[in-house]
Amino acid sequence: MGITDMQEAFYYRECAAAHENSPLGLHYAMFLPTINKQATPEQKKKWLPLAENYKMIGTYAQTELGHGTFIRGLETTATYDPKTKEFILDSPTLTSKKYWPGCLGKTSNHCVVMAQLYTQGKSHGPHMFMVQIRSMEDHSVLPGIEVGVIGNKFGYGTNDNGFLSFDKLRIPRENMLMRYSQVGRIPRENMLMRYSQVSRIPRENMLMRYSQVHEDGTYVKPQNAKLAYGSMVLIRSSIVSDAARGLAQACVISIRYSAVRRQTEAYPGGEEPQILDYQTQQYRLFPLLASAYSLQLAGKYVFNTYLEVNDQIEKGNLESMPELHALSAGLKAFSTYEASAGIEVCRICCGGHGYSQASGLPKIYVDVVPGCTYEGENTVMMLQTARYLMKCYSRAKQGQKLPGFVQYIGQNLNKKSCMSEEVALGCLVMAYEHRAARLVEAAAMRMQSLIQGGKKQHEAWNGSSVQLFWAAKAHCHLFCVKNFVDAIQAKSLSSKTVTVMKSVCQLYGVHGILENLGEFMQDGFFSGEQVGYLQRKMLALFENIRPNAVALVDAFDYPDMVLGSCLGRYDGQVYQALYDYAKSAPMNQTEIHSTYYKHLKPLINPETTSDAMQFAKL
Ligand SMILES: CCCCCCCCCC/C=C\CCCCCCCC(=O)SCCNC(=O)CCNC(=O)[C@H](O)C(C)(C)COP(=O)(O)OP(=O)(O)OC[C@H]1O[C@@H](n2cnc3c(N)ncnc32)[C@H](O)[C@@H]1OP(=O)(O)O
Ligand SMILES: Cc1cc2nc3c(=O)[nH]c(=O)nc-3n(C[C@H](O)[C@H](O)[C@H](O)COP(=O)(O)OP(=O)(O)OC[C@H]3O[C@@H](n4cnc5c(N)ncnc54)[C@H](O)[C@@H]3O)c2cc1C
Repeated sequence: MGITDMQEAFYYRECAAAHENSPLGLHYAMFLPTINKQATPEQKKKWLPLAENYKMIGTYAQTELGHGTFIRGLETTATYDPKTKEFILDSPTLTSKKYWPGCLGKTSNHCVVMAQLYTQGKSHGPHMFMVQIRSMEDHSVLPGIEVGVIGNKFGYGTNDNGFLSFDKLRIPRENMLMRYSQVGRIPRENMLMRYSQVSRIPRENMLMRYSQVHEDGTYVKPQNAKLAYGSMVLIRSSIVSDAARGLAQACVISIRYSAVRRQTEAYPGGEEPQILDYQTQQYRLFPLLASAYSLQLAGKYVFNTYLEVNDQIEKGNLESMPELHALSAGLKAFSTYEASAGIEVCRICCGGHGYSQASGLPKIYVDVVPGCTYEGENTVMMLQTARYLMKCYSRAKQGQKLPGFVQYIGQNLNKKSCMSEEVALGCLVMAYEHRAARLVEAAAMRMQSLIQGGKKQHEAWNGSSVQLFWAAKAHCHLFCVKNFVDAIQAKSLSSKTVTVMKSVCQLYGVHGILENLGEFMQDGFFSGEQVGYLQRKMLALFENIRPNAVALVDAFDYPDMVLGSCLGRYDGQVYQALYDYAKSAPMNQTEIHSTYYKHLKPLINPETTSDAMQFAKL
């Protein structure tokens, strides 16, 4: 392709083969970025040219049969042998076999493996190792390795997710990715090269970060053990836009189709209206359209934040790591939950044709929904965000100033909504801030009361985790609403565009309140009258958005080739496309299917069935 920017290359591949889930997907999405972010300059110099030119094709092998979420519980071991200056990789138990990594079963010849590092008889936790698993000559599996595919899945059919295990496989010491932690002496030139790369960090950071070691395998601790989790943070920050893309494409298909499809006479003898004119169809689809816009903006924000914070991390400043982790983990969960549920609603809104692969919707769904699981199971990710919110809450209670987006935490909750008939954007943001602040405080109070009642920290955590989940979800929802409002208010859009986009933004906020009314009304923040304002505003916004609905999905500018849908075609020729799709079905290539002779004919015309068939019946 010749495209150097990885995100652009990702978008190009998404256009060239949308939702095909390339067997090289993990090579691009995780293998290359892990070398880029976790390897030393020396290791990058050796591996990157090979990997970028497909002389190494790899994946990211972390999850095991017995562990995916709990990385510190992974069982694969990498034990340092100072005599030979090698690591011995081993899968000591059945549950330690790597299981799920994409492109592992048949495609990859290398992988970066997350294994528990042991040196001098001590465990130092999960670290990454570069491992060759197949011959570069004939792709045969190398000795000491077992690898294969895991079999059929819910979707992802074009990705050979695989299993992998090691039987005391020896790899050179240089194969541990040592940018942030090392075993065995660091060559002087590496120190200088790294110094030149991070020349602006103070000397003491260099010592703290790159202190010398002995060749006997003494371990050098990283500045922060979670630096090894960096590739996951990158992908989580990318998944938000990926989820938004899937939801936007589903909205394009279902709203265009709803403008073409006519069904049921509006009154006796009247013409059949476009189904997009049914208020219930608008109620299901227009908030999803608004959500697609909101998640696209959120995806841009979180990825740009990732790039900025990662820049700081590479200069040795890890200050913003916790905030980036909380933001990327929470938004990854929130966006994939919202997009998966939304794509399914779009499919259902297309009736029977939505259930056909011809609609393009099932393919989008099975491509987006695993995002609720991979790169951090969503509930676990929300609880990681909640962990950060609890820390912010206690800092706020101690009078400390909170960073950027969490300043709403700890605010005075003894107030009422300013909501009026107009439903101002500012009142919407205030409502979401109040809800999130209240749920954060409720979760913190719950934990405090359990601890005061004698529960241990981990018992209080588990005993509060539903409320912690609610608080994290409300935090992410607030982020998306506020980010959308800020974009509308900051954008120098033309007055017509602002008017339309303001309605879309308002609908996102209003619908979110009405769908979670209990959380907004529990403390009397909203009066019943104000809820009435919101309900009337939502219905008015449907009418307001209806004339621009098709233009709003056209604006996503996805070509028919990417949508892969008979229902969402730009030219609206749905029925001809469906008929052509049916005619091209492989089973229609012969008038009578071969199974007729074997299975039907003996039933229908037993007397004329050939002797062989009679014999077959015996
Ligand atoms: C520029 C390049 C562009 C490239 C573009 C590519 C485009 C890609 C598009 C993406 C779309 C589709 C492709 C998808 C392909 C991916 C396929 C799937 C791949 C995988 O699934 S890989 C495996 C993923 N597995 C996981 O995510 C496991 C999840 N589990 C964890 O992360 C951890 O176990 C944990 C749940 C976070 C718990 O970790 P741990 O037990 O170690 O930590 P504690 O809970 O005890 O917390 C301690 C402390 O550490 C903080 N912390 C935890 N994680 C991080 C982190 N990542 N960063 C910073 N800080 C972290 C935590 O907050 C605690 O801090 P505290 O003590 O509270 O101060
Ligand atoms: C399509 C697909 C592609 C994948 N690709 C890769 C890949 O390329 N490389 C790779 O290494 N892995 C990959 N994975 C694996 C993926 O990363 C894991 O499945 C994911 O991290 C979840 O871990 P798990 O399967 O162990 O689920 P579990 O953690 O066992 O989750 C099961 C349930 O337990 C709950 N749970 C677990 N821990 C907690 C907790 N602490 N608190 C509350 N509830 C909890 C979860 O919420 C969930 O409901 C892929 C998975 C899929 C589906």
